[in-house]
Amino acid sequence: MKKGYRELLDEANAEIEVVSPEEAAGLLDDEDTIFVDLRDPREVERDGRIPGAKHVTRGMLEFWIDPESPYHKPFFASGKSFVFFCAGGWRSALATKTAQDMGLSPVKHILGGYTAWKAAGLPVEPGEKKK
Ligand SMILES: O=S(=O)([O-])[S-]
Repeated sequence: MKKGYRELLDEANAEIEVVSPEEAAGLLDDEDTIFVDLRDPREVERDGRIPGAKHVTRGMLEFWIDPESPYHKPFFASGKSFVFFCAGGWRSALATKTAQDMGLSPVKHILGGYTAWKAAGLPVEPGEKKK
């Protein structure tokens, strides 16, 4: 392996901002902060979600961020702050690094992800079943 996941994570974590679940929770009601959930739809359905978080599959992330892309989502051009999370903090570390490299700012991610958020007793709601 030329570069393994550990190295990718170390490189990302050296360059991105990380917040604890508790710190992130303090931003939940902030109108200028958008929470971005990078988990797969089935994880959201099964495990629930952080209220108000936008769900963005990691596979579409770059295409939703870039205004030049046909898949661009305007909330990524809102000028707001972003808090990324996944289940455990790995996917969100890589995604935060990518988003930051693309110029999305400010963006940070939650240490330990949704698992740590839930374990800390922070607000969750049931995941919606896709119709
Ligand atoms: O990417 S992960 O930390 O949710 S396994």
